[in-house]
Amino acid sequence: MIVTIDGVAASGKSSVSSGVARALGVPYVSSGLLYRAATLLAHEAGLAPHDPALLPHLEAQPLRFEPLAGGNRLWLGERELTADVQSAAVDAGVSAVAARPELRAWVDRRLRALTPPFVAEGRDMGTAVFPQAQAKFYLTASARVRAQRRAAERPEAVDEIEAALLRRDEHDRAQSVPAPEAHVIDTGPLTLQGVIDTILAALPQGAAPARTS
Ligand SMILES: Nc1ncnc2c1ncn2[C@@H]1O[C@H](COP(=O)(O)OP(=O)(O)OP(=O)(O)O)[C@@H](O)[C@H]1O
Ligand SMILES: Nc1ccn([C@@H]2O[C@H](COP(=O)(O)O)[C@@H](O)[C@H]2O)c(=O)n1
Repeated sequence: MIVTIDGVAASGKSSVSSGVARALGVPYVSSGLLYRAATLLAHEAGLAPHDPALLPHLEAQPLRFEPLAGGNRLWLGERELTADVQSAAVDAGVSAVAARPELRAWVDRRLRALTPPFVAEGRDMGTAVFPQAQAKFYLTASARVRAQRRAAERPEAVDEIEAALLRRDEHDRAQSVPAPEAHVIDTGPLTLQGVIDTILAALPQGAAPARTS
């Protein structure tokens, strides 16, 4: 079973996917983390996203991706990259990396090599990468709400975060479209648990955990 949870930046994809995955007892897979890893490694090597040397550079790296229900972790050999890829600098550069077809193919190959069941989150999980998924969701919320939530976990001011989110939404627009059959959920008026419960209630028979009441 594959469940896809796509959506705009900071709409709650990782937190919601983790909650749904834990309820189902399966891992969740953050595709954005792989784009973030490519961005960090490109910056550290001084390579622009369009540099033909970038793909061979990425393929030569000992990058390890650990998709678990409680959180996804990234390693470069013994060095953990998980926190390093969640920076404003990576946020600002990641869309240019994600716009390169050869780098999208690099991410997609790694994702399709994973063995289901899992919950996959990102922008194009339900459309391009796992069109065969049994259930598809797409999360939205206003830029203001998303910026306020993010401000609770980052040092930047809300206005600055909101402007950066809007820029990233615009750059990611091409690959961030809900599948026609996706359930679109506005997370603005919902708590995190409310979004998780909405998704669990919409899963097809057999995919959802047994209800106790
Ligand atoms: N429905 C909700 N109610 C309140 N807070 C929420 C809700 N959904 C997510 N959050 C909070 O919003 C913040 C952003 O969520 P999260 O990191 O899961 O989003 P994301 O879509 O994965 O972000 P990104 O696109 O940057 O990877 C987190 O602090 C999370 O706890
Ligand atoms: N399926 C995806 C996932 C992500 N991206 C790009 O990566 C950036 C970071 O993703 P987060 O989920 O961590 O916000 C995102 O802004 C996209 O540029 C993508 O293209 N496709």
